[in-house]
Amino acid sequence: VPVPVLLAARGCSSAGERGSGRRERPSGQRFLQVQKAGSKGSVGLIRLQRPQALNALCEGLMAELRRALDAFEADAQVGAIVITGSDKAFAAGADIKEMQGKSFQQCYGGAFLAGWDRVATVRKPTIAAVNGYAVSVPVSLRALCRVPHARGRDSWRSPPAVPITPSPGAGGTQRLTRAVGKSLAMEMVLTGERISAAEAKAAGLVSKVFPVDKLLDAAISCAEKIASNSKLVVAMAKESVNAAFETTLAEGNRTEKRLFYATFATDDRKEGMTAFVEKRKANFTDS
Ligand SMILES: C[C@@H](CO)C(=O)SCCNC(=O)CCNC(=O)[C@H](O)C(C)(C)COP(=O)(O)OP(=O)(O)OC[C@H]1O[C@@H](n2cnc3c(N)ncnc32)[C@H](O)[C@@H]1OP(=O)(O)O
Repeated sequence: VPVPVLLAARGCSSAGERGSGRRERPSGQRFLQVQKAGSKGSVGLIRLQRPQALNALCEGLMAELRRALDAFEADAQVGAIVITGSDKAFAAGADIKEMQGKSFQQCYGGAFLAGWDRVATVRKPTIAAVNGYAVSVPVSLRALCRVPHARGRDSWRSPPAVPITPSPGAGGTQRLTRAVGKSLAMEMVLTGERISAAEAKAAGLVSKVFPVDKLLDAAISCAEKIASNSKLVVAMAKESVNAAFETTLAEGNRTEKRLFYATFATDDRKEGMTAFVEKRKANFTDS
């Protein structure tokens, strides 16, 4: 049973949000639904919920996202995090209405977008369950999550690069709107060029593609599996994988080796190897 997590809220202002439909939820969030999921509550589940603006990433939403990530990072019960969107959109990119009037001075001087990389700096593995539109920045969000899952074996409408607009076949976005919830063959427009789900996967842009109705369960189940391992060692593994992305091959290998040596200082490394040899399930203590 998902357990609601209480966090403070702060806001953005889109037309619909100034009306009664965009009030703060009892949990304190305006733009997110934050819960623990999985049979042991070991998965932090964050759902972007700003439907009036297709989950455009306004500053208030991003502030809530950072707080949710901070809370899950600090929660010893949580071993992995899933970020997803709502039916129609994962997210439609940065909030254009919020950016429209900004000057260079405000952007640069005010450190606009600062803190958006919190998704990348979370030490716990983060999975993006990408449903619906994912335009521009959300694609980066997805990429930063490192374990992107996408919706639809044949209903892929979760774009994997910058900037992307999904388009179901030749019908364009209007047809996509009407197609929400159905399992249709969909295509992406990637900087003007359409790519299929299979191509996106082949290019390494997503790790797995699922039918619409299976996406979230699959992402939670993957997160649960990750969370069942030693949190300490999983964090080291993530650091090592990130180093492989961000540095040269030699440096990535060095980092991986050092971190591997470091696991020998943990109880969980000993327990894991002993359990393997004894052919039993390991009992990790995160120590
Ligand atoms: C920081 C940089 C990095 O590159 C960025 O992220 S720039 C922003 C990139 N994002 C975009 O360019 C996407 C803009 N949105 C669209 O192109 C379309 O909305 C769509 C995703 C293709 C969906 O089209 P559809 O016709 O289905 O829906 P609407 O356009 O009517 O949108 C519904 C509602 O949401 C508002 N909205 C959508 N995207 C944004 C956004 N990025 N920022 C602010 N608001 C957005 C849209 O204005 C509509 O609201 P309404 O005006 O009706 O109150």
